[in-house]
Amino acid sequence: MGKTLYEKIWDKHVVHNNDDQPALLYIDLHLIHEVTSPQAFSGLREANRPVRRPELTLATMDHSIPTASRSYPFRDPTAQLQVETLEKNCRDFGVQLYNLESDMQGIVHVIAPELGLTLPGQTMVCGDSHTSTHGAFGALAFGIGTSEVEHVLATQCLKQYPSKTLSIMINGRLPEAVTSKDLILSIIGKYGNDFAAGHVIEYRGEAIEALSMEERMTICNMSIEFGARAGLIAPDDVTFDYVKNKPFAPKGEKWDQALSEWKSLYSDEDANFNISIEFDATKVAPQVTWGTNPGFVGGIDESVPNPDSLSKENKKEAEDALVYMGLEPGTKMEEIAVDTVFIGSCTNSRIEDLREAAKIVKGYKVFPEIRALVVPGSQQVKKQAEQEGLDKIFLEAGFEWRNSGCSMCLGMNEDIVMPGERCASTSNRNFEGRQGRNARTHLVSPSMAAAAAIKGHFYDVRNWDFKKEVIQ
Ligand SMILES: CC(C)[C@H](C(=O)O)[C@@H](O)C(=O)O
Ligand code: SF4
Repeated sequence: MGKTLYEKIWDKHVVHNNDDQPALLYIDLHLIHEVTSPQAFSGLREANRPVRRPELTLATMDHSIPTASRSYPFRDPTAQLQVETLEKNCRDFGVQLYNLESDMQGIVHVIAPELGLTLPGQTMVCGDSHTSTHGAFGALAFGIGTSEVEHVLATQCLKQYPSKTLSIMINGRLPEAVTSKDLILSIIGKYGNDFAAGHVIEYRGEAIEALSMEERMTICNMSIEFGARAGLIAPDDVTFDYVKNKPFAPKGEKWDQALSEWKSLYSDEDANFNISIEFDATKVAPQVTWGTNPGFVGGIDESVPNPDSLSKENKKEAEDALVYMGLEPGTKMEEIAVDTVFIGSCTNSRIEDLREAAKIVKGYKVFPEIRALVVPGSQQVKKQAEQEGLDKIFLEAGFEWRNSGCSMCLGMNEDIVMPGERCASTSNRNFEGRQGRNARTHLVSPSMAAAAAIKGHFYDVRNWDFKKEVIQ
């Protein structure tokens, strides 16, 4: 019988198979950041162990750093301590760190692909759930806990049970102005936010093949919000073109060799998945979440649902969600006004995301009183955007233009949403308090977030007037 893409990568990386015990899996690339690494390094110190393969380990700082001024000391002493600790650990253990002085710094899941470190067929881990992002390249990439971070630092291996597999065949193409963010949100909306628990997803079909790498990363990123362990997309010419000539990608003969290996990375026709589902891309509308999990989502042309219309298991949670969100059933999505707009995070802060948002914003002004932030995913993205003049479009409209970091995606740094405020956010999580205490998060695509910043409320980007001149 044939193998799935997941099984092919798994089999190539198993160092040791133990009956009834987790297998030992070799890890090709270990990414680390300031939040989940300190205890892991302390463990190594106590046991007097070195990092086994420092050259396969890469660190960046992203979660707790400020994105406005980067000068030390930070206002938040805990953030300052985390960053100093990472600096020391990387120095002591010989690990490459992209710190705030480096123009390679950025959100961990944005920098590895842009540097050409994320490669098809690899195993990758990070003490961070959204490591699934890298699955867009056909890499088996998933988040691990801090004790596992220590294990990988010490051995370059990880104990793992194999996961079940879930194939999502996405037929047809996405309509004009509808993005891959809308696609993944509507899939989660249809099946529920824990449907994929325990599974590694493979996204396939015409809609996926038509997506750019940036768009594919958005989908794999949110596999976690669907409950999955990881998400995968088989590499193809789009992938190879993206990787080629990236700084750390294989070059010359090594490239040719890698390419011929990568071309075997797909699920065989007769491979068996534990679950297979199909999804129609042609009917997807721009999405807005209205609740406190990503599955509580609907089209911009819909209204906030009545919890009574939902399944029994969702009813209570939806009722609570509407109280927290300050929303009434029946309110049209387009009537929901926002206070804050955040364009950023490892879901949607890459150059294409910023281009999409800038297209909407061009020639307009941010609606009065709205606080709107654009936070590029990396300093490289920032530089590229500035070369293209996107920063000017945002700044002239009244957006803040920041340095890279996780920023308002999570309430762990200076960029937080105020209590009771409503935020249109391009990030991936909307649970209670995610962006700050009592903050209300609505997950949307970059163009939808940009449109909300201009209009002051959610607005259907399919009807956007791109030509209109500046609104006073
Ligand atoms: C801080 C980190 C452990 C966390 C994660 O693993 O996802 C963060 O990145 C998040 O998005 O909530
Ligand atoms: S941007 Fe958000 S989701 Fe991504 S790693 Fe940072 S905190 Fe986690």
